[in-house]
Amino acid sequence: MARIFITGTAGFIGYHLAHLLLSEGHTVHGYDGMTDYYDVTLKQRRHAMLAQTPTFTATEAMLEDRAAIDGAIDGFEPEIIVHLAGQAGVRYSLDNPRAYVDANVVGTFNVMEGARRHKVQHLMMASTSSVYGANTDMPFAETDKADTPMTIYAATKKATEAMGHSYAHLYDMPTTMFRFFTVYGPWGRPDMALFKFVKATLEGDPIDVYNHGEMFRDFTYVTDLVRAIRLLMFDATPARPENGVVPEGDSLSPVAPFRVVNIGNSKSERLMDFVEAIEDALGQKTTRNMMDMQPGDVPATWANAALLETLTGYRPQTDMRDGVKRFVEWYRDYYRV
Ligand SMILES: Cc1cn([C@H]2C[C@H](O)[C@@H](COP(=O)(O)OP(=O)(O)O[C@H]3O[C@H](CO)[C@@H](O)[C@H](O)[C@H]3O)O2)c(=O)[nH]c1=O
Repeated sequence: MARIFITGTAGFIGYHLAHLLLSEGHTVHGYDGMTDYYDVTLKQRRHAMLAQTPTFTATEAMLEDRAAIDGAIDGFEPEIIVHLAGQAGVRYSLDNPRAYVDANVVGTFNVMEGARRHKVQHLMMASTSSVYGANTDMPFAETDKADTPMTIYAATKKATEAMGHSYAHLYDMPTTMFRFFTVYGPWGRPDMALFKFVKATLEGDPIDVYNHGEMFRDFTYVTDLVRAIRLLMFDATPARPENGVVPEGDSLSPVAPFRVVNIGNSKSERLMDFVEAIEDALGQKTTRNMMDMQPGDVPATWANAALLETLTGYRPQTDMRDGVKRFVEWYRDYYRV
């Protein structure tokens, strides 16, 4: 059993990952800033659920708070660090760019320093499919260039990939960075489309549909996603390649034990099919407010999941309609509606 330090445990993905690892008997220390970017009660409830397991402890502090993060990491002495906390959200970054630099750049640096001090077996950090930015070759592969971020959010995440690479190279620190693709499911984020659409429809409000519905997303069910992280954690620790020879299709660095891995469903769904799945799950029609494309948004995402499958023998597979149904069941139960 391992000692695993996870940032963002009161967040959507961090909660699910911690839950899975605790259920397997690992010891987890969670670290979360409990920011009010969205409803803090939801975050507190997630932490309260995790606290039911005695091998879970937590620190509530910001990533930029160097004394707090140093104290939490040094006190716990982790073998593995999974860094999921950060300022997420594509659209919020247009009005609040500084939050992204503080949490994602400075915060990630603080986590990397902790990983270096403790010589962790594996540092795993969250990036995003948003780093593919203006790329048009689909599906997106990790070996594609990703140099055209369209928001400061994507730019800060791309920066953390570069930062992670440098420490992996300098300190021989095995590092995996995930590029997540529109993760959804129970306990999901209230700023994301699924939560917003379900809430608005149940409250009799219209939903805002961007780009008149002409959008595509590779929606990834959260249980599949955390399973993929779990498999990468112990069975796919990157090692510096011998003589710098990298296998075909692998994103492994020629000079560092470092790779980026897409975690996506590998299916690009039409936004309007997603809306219809929500209507079917609710048994209710939406009222649609068709809007123009939003600044910084990407029209389509689609993950090439071949590397994930090669490394783990697994690829996400939950059908979007089933996943939406499970979210709606959770939402109705949680909010008693
Ligand atoms: C919030 C909202 C979204 N949309 C559209 C935009 C997208 O085509 C689709 C899904 O939007 P979202 O659920 O916000 O997800 P998306 O824009 O892909 O961004 C998510 O996925 C990204 C990639 O994993 C993450 O880096 C972001 O943190 C996360 O928010 O729905 C609407 O049409 N109306 C809305 O109100």
